[in-house]
Amino acid sequence: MLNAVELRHILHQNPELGFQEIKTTAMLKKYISNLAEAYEVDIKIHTPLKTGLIIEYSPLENENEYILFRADIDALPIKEETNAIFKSYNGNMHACGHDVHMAILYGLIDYVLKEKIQKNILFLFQPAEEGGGGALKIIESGIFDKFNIKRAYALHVTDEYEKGIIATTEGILFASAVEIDIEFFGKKSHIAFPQDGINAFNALRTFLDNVDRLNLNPVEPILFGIGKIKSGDVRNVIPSYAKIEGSIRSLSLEYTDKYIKKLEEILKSIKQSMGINYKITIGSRYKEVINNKKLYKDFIEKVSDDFKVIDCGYKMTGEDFGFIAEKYPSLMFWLGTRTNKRVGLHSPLFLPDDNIIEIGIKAFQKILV
Ligand SMILES: CC(=O)N[C@@H](CCC[C@H](N)C(=O)O)C(=O)O
Repeated sequence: MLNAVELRHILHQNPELGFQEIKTTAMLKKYISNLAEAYEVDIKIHTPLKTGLIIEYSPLENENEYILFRADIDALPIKEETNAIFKSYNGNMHACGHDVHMAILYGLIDYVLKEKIQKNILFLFQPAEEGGGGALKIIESGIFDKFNIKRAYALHVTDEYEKGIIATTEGILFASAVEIDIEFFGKKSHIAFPQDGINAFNALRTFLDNVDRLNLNPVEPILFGIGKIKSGDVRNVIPSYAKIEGSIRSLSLEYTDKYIKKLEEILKSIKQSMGINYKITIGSRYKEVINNKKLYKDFIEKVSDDFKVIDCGYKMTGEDFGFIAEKYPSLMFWLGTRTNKRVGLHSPLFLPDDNIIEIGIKAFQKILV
């Protein structure tokens, strides 16, 4: 039987991108089946999608209420720069701590099966949190409709807080996050004869200047973050193509949609004045994560004796757990991992200590008390 730390090392070394978590799914299946066999406990494993899995543990046959715990399982296309002995060499990285989330959930399963906890529980190992909205795909598969899920929980590690601190809030914890690509199509020309071309990069620049000048309500937070810009091929050719890849964060999808309309107005006017064409592509649309009032209160009561708890308010990070929180009363919390200098989530240096796993398992165990 593998312990949670050993599993974390294997998972960390073999990170896979969203909806490609084939090996990850196979490993989780194998090691969780081993636990069930060793403790002689019945579990059912559901695989409604090609990747990810749901472990059904139903010791109470006469009661149909379930608690759901969720961990995300996908990695990011980031080249790891840590010195870990279990470092990834495949060009992807668990730079958002999903290896730790999986190990914590595995550790919780180990505890539940070993102690034969008398509660019906679903453990969801969910694909594609970083993009693609795996949570929504799981919901749409209809698998949850077979169960009477009464409450759902998830955690996310972060080095924003010191190791062992729990940070959460009542209401909105994570922002809504909408992936947006904007492409500009112009016309190439010699760099010395710009009048013969339509400069797509200039259109992009003008667009961003106008976005900065938008007159928005200052009390309604909105963030248009751009992580990638592409334009031009040759030093002395006017670029005919430019692309922005970004993510829009706000406290509600409705507000983000209104903001996108404003972006479209800007694009239309640039099209008219500069003669470019444009295309907007919307990728995943994550709903904001809203913590249930009652679950929040219960959770604080349960963990306060053993953990330092901070009310952190909302963050502009996105999480597709928001879809689960929309369907069931839910509670998500941050688990601090910082021991030294903060490097931040999605950094090639993000590497929480192994012993955060034990702390995370304990936090989840408290929910089951
Ligand atoms: C916790 C965290 O870092 N979540 C990601 C979620 C990604 C959402 C989507 N890919 C987007 O960028 O809109 C985040 O970036 O906040």
